[in-house]
Amino acid sequence: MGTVVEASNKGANGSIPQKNPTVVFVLGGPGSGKGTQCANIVQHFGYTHLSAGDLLRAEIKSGSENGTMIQNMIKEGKIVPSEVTIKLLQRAVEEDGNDKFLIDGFPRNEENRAAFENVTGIEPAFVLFFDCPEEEMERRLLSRNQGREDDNIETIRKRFRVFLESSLPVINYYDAKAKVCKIDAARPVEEVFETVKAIFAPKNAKAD
Ligand SMILES: Nc1ncnc2c1ncn2[C@@H]1O[C@H](COP(=O)(O)OP(=O)(O)OP(=O)(O)O)[C@@H](O)[C@H]1O
Ligand SMILES: Nc1ccn([C@H]2C[C@H](O)[C@@H](COP(=O)(O)O)O2)c(=O)n1
Ligand SMILES: [Mg+2]
Repeated sequence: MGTVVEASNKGANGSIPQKNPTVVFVLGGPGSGKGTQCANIVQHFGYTHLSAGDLLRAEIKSGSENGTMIQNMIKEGKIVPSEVTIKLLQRAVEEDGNDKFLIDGFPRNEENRAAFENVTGIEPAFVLFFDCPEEEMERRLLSRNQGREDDNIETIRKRFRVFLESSLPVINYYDAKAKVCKIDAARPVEEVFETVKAIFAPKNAKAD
């Protein structure tokens, strides 16, 4: 990504990272199915999946100096400062040889969006928005069983509020630029993926 590529020239695996990778932002409320659908897109269309939430959780586990701050913010359902998340995303892009990325759960607020654009100069090719009613998302999160500290009813309600107040405006921003593909995510996984496939297939030479 932009400046980082010039500074390091080579990715960690020895490949030369793309200066302008294709980026698709994957957005939607907590539990709308972003991660589930990204896994399918990776299989079918050869993207690399980068989940901002997963990168932040890995940072906590790594014992980094930001770990405690990140952990507290996630427990409260709050958004971690952009500078931290963008550094993690940049590093992940650099370390990967691919030229196309699904960035899941980012940008989560206006600060994320503007900072990413300023730092990387990258505009998303398009934005997937998994649209799902809160009751369904709540049901999914409460039965996810992955041991996530934020999958409890108190934090889930905070995450829903942050989504409505801070993340939806970002989706509206891209919608005004005609970049949003809105998908009804309240259907079975396979049905949702049929819609996703119809979006990616014409854009992607590797489609099957
Ligand atoms: N279409 C679907 N129908 C029913 N369950 C689903 C569907 N999609 C995902 N799930 C389940 O719902 C839970 C949440 O899905 P997933 O982790 O993909 O959501 P997410 O949008 O990435 O959530 P978060 O924002 O919390 O990371 C998982 O247990 C997943 O198996
Ligand atoms: N851009 C982001 C993405 C995620 N976070 C924090 C706050 C979220 O509640 C948490 C979990 O994210 P998820 O796995 O649900 O996408 O991670 C953030 O601060 N900034
Ligand atoms: Mg997820």
